[in-house]
Amino acid sequence: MGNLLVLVRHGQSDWNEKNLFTGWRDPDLTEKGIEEAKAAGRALKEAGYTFDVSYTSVLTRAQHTNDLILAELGQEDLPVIRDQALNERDYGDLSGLNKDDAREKWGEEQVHIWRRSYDIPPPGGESLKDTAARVLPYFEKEILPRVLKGERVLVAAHGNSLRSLVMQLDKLNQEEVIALNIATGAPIVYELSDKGEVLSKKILIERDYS
Ligand SMILES: O=C(O)[C@@H](CO)OP(=O)(O)O
Repeated sequence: MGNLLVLVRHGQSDWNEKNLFTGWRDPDLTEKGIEEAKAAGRALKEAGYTFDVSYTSVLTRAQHTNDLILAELGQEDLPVIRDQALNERDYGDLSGLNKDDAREKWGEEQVHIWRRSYDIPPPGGESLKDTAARVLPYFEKEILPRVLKGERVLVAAHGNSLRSLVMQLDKLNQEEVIALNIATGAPIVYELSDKGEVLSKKILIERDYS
């Protein structure tokens, strides 16, 4: 058994349900999102995982998801570290806009480029590359050393902050990352070698991306 790192995107948020660009805005989970987070906790429990520390962002939907997972695991007292470095990509001027309205205004292709390309930022916001430039140094300085010491680490964060991390762990290139989507409330379980290389990866709940 290698070193354990589990990544989970928050459950469905109110703005996911309303189909709005969210970024650094701070909606909470919907009822469905609460159920997804609890199901993620149950799946981890059934698979026999417990944790030594968890990391999350400063946004409510990720913290709430983290709390619900820890409650299912009976680990409410686990140390939780909250840091802005793990926040969702800043969607800039798109924040709060409806994604279908944006497609009508700027076209399907342009909106897809803003949402999934590596280095093209939405107006006034962060590209995935910009997001990676804060997520990866934080991961390497704060999170990975603990994983490599043998601590079992849970990270509850966001679609695009986790895309930047999975891109690095899975060694995806700039073309491959376009097709990478991370589903809500579906734990991604990594086993890492003592050098931080991925030994195995499994996703505990198969859910469609939304
Ligand atoms: O709105 C957002 O902040 C993100 C995640 O919900 O959206 P997208 O999947 O379009 O990057």
